[in-house]
Amino acid sequence: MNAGAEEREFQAETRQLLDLMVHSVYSNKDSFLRELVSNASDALDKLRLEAYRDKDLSVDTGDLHIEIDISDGAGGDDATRTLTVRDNGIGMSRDEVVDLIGTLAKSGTAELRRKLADAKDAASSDDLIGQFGIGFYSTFMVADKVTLVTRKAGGATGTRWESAGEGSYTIETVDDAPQGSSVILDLKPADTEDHLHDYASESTIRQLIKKYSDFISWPIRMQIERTKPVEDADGEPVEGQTETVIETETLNSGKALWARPRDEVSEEEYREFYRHVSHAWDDPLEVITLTAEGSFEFQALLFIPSQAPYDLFMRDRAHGVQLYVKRVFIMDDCDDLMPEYLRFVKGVVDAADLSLNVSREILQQDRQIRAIRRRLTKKVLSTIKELRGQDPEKYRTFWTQFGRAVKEGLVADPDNRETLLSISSFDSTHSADETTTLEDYIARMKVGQETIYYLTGESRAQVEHSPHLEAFRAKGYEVLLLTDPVDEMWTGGPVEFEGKTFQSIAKGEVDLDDADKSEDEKKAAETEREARGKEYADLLEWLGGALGDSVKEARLSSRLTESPACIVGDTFSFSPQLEKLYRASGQELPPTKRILELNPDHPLVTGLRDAHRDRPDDASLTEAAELLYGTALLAEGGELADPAHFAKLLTDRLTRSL
Ligand SMILES: Nc1ncnc2c1ncn2[C@@H]1O[C@H](COP(=O)(O)OP(=O)(O)OP(=O)(O)O)[C@@H](O)[C@H]1O
Repeated sequence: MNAGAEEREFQAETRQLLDLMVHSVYSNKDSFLRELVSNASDALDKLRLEAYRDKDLSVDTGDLHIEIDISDGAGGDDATRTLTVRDNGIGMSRDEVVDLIGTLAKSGTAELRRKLADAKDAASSDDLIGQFGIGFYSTFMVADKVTLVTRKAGGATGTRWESAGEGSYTIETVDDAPQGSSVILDLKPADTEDHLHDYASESTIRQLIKKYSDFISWPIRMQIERTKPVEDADGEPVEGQTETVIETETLNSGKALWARPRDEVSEEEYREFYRHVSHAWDDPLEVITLTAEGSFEFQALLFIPSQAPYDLFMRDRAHGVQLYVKRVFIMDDCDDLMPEYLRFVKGVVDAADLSLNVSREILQQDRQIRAIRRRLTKKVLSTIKELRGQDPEKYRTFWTQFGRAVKEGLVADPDNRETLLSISSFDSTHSADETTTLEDYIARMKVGQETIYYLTGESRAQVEHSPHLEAFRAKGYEVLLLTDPVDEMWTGGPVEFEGKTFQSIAKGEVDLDDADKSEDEKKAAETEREARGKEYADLLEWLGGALGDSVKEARLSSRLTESPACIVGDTFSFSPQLEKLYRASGQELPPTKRILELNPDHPLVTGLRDAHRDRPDDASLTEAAELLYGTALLAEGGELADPAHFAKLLTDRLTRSL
C-alpha cells in the first residue's frame, strides 16, 4: 500500500448491505449499469453547472461524456474480465469518497436498517433491493471487486477506493487520476441461471444502455472493434482482405424524453427515466406530460410512483422534481415546483425562460415558477381524478400509498380544496374494508340528509365503537371515519363539498329524528322533547354544576341508543385530538369544556334522575355523576384527567355492590 493508504472497516449496516448485495438473488442484476451511468450523468450535470457558476474553476468542460470499457479477459486464463464506467464530471474528494461511498450515506435510515435486520434470508433481498434502490453498492451484485478512482474538479490529487464487498475497503491518495470518476468492476463469472449476464460482452452492454440509459443527455461512448474490408487507394474494397479497426461509438440517442411526443416514447423508456430521476427501483404508477406555450414556456415530464418512499413523512427527504433550463440541468429536488403535499411526484421540468444562474432563493420569489407550479398542481390533481374514474385499481394503489400526504393539501391549498376532496377517499361505516369517495357518499345519502357526517379519532377500531355513532348506525346514516392526524386539521373549520357541509357527529346538536319526518310528526316529536326536557331539567342543571370543572353543561341526547352518556363539542370547538396535537407541538391552549349528553332511555340515567329527585343531597350521587362522565370519556377513547381517582370511585362502588 502507498503512503497515505488506509484500510477502513465498513459500518455494521453497510457491511450488512454489502453482504446482501454480494449474495443477492435479485433478478435484475443488470440494474447496476443504470446506477453507474446515472451517477456519471449526475456528475457531468454538476460539473457543467459548477463551471458555469464558478468561472475560476479550472476544468475542461469541452468534451463531457461517459465512457464504457470492457475487457473480456482474453489475455489469458487468469486475466480478469472487467467493466469500467468512466466520466469526466465533478469527481469526489477523498473525504467525499469516505462519506458518500464508504458509509451507508442517505440510505442509512432507520427504516432500511430495520428491514436489513429482518432480511435474514436471501429471498427477502429481492424485495429490499427493489424497494430501496441501492445505488453504487448494487455493483457488488455483479463484481468480486470494485475500484473507484476519482479526482474532484479543481483538485490536485485523486483518490483510489477499492473493496471486495466484505468487511473493509482501502482508500489512498493518487497523483495521476484524471478529472472525474472511473468505476472498475472485476466481474463475477457470467451465470445466466443466477441472472448474471456477460457484462464484458459488447452486445450485452449495447443492449443494456439502449434499454436503461438511452435518454441520458451525455454521450455514452464505447470503443468498438470491427472487422472491415481493406480499402484500396480509391476507397474500393480489396477482395478477400479484411482488417480489424477500433471505432468510438456513441451508444445512446441522448434525446431528452420530455421533449419527445408521448406516443413516440415507450412505457419502458419512461420507466427507466423515472428510475433515473427518482433514484427509485419501482415502476411509475402514472406518467404525466405537459407542454406549456405562451408567456411561460415549459415542458414537464412527471411521474407518480407506485410505492411511497420510506421517507415520505420525514423532514430531510430528497429527490423531488428536477429543474432544467433549456435542457441544462439546474437543480435536484426543486421544492418550489410542487406543493409540499405532492412531494412524492418525481420528474423533470424544463423551463425556457429562466436564467441558468437561477438560485433557490430567486426561485422562491419568481412569478414564472409560481405560475408553473400552479399549472403542474392542477395537472397532477386532474390526472389523479381521471385515474379515479378510469382505473379504480390504480387509484386505490395511489390512495393507499399517498393519500395521507395528499390530504395535507386540504389544509395547505384552499384554492384546490374542492378538487382535493373529489380525489380523496375515506374510511366509512358503509364498508369495513373499502374506502369511499365523497361522490359515492353523497349518492348514498338518505332522503332529507343535508350534511356529510364524520367522526375523527385515533384509529378505526376506536371511532367505530364510539357512543357518538350509535343513533347514526341504528338509523342507517353513513359516517366517515377520519383517523389521520391531518383529518383533525382540515375538518377544524367549515368544509363543503358540492354544496354539502361537513358535520362532526361529536360536535354540535344533531337531530336525526327530524330528517325524514312530516310536519305533523315533527310537531309531535317536539312536544315529546319538551316534556322530557321538563322531566330531566333538575337533573341536568345539577349535573352541569356537579361536573362544572369538566363540562360546560349537561343536556339530553338524540345520538345515543345503547350508552348512557357521551361528550360532545360545540360546532367549531377543538376536538380533544386536535387539542392534543396542538399541545404536542408546544402550543398553549386553554382546556376546551365540552357538553355531557345523556341518553334519557338508559336505566342508569333514569335511575340517576329518580335518585336525584328523591335524595337531592346524597353525596354519593356526585360520585355517580363523576363515574358517568368518566365512562363516557373512556368510551370515546379519551383520557381521564385523574385516572387514579376514577379507579378508586369504581373500586369502592364495586366493593359495595358485592
Ligand atoms: N461518478 C460519480 N461522480 C461523482 N460522484 C459520484 C459518482 N458516483 C457516486 N457519486 C456520489 O456518491 C453518492 C452515492 O451514490 P449512490 O449511487 O450510492 O447513491 P445515490 O445515487 O445518491 O442515490 P441512490 O442510492 O438512490 O442511487 C452520490 O450521491 C454522489 O454524490
